[in-house]
Amino acid sequence: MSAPTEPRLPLTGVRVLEFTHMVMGPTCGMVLADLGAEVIKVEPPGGDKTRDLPGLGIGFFRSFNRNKKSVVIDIATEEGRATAAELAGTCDVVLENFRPGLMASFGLDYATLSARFPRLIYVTHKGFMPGPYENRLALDEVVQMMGGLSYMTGPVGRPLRAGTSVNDIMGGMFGAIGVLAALRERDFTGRGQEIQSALFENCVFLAAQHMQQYAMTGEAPPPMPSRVSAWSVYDVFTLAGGEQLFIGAVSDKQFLTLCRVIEAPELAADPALATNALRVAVRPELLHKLGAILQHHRVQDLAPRLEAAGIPYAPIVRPDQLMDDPHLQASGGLVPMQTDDGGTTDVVLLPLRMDGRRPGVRRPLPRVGEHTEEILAGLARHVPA
Ligand SMILES: CC(C)(COP(=O)(O)OP(=O)(O)OC[C@H]1O[C@@H](n2cnc3c(N)ncnc32)[C@H](O)[C@@H]1OP(=O)(O)O)[C@@H](O)C(=O)NCCC(=O)NCCSC(=O)C(=O)O
Repeated sequence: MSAPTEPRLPLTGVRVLEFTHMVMGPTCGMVLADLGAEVIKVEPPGGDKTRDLPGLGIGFFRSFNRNKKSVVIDIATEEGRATAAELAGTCDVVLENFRPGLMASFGLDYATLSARFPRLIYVTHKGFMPGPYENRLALDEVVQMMGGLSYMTGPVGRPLRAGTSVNDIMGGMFGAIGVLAALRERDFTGRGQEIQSALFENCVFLAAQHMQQYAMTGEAPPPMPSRVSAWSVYDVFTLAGGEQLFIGAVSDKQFLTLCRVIEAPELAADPALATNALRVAVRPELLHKLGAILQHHRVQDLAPRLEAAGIPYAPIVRPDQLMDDPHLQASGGLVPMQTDDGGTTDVVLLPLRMDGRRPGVRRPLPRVGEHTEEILAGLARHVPA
């Protein structure tokens, strides 16, 4: 709960029970927790396996489970399932992201719980929404391949996944958006509802602009890097010493400004480059000319001049470098959190400011079952005699 001196958070008083692992379900719970909900994560005896993932998964638990409480309930037993169902009855929202059918086999699905607790809002996070693929298991990578994204990320012949689990994270966000809408709706109807969020549908939503491009032109959009950008200058250039810089000059004014900054008056004066449409038509030649000029500029000199002139630009930054990013440090987006082993780590907050404040970290990352006693003792008060 918030310390008494902190302002009230928007979801204070909303109680959430989550049966989740990996990324998608936990993200949904964390968004709600950060916004003030009391989020109770149900873990199996021994804890969520996500706590011990190696490699790329090592940061999952810490990244997506802050501000939650942890209870251990073994839902593989009848007694555990009965306790979990009673606990659900004390909550406004239940979240889950296990394989299709698992929660129904435990009698912890929406149909079963809503018959007892009609005000319950219940979010399922799956690979696919109802339809021909609904029983398939899915990982983020699976739907990036099936959902048009890996093809577009290219290059030709070598589909690549995006650098993070975009569909998992977006799936959790859309789950949370569904919860907010359903809470509002419940104020009027008195009833909860089932929210279904799915990886594949998320990915297709991300690919929608490319599908629309096809619908309007009749041509299949080619993958990066050969795809024709909407803008003529929108690329990564190699500067002096091999350093790379992204430069995007999307308006005619920005193109002329860029020509001035890099001292290329002949490009600014060329009538064949006078509009974005003309420049896009000769993009490869234009990029070649710009590249030949830019290779003589140094990033450290050019970047401040681009900034002063109002040209969007970006160095290519690695995640480890972000830990020291001065903007991130100063804007309060990276804050310390006490970890479940008693240490401290810096975590990234929700990309959201509300009334000038970033929803922050209010409690240490929970140890496995840290709140079992507290929560189940509270449950006894709720269970009718
Ligand atoms: C991701 C999965 C394919 C992972 O499969 P699995 O690891 O085999 O998990 P499953 O969901 O099949 O099963 C979970 C098991 O945990 C057990 N379980 C879970 N909670 C409990 C508790 N509290 N008590 C006892 N047992 C428990 C449950 O009974 C199951 O046991 P058994 O029955 O004995 O097995 C699937 O969970 C899934 O389809 N989820 C929905 C889509 C999703 O979230 N995908 C994103 C994944 S992450 C990702 O994409 C990425 O990182 O990239």
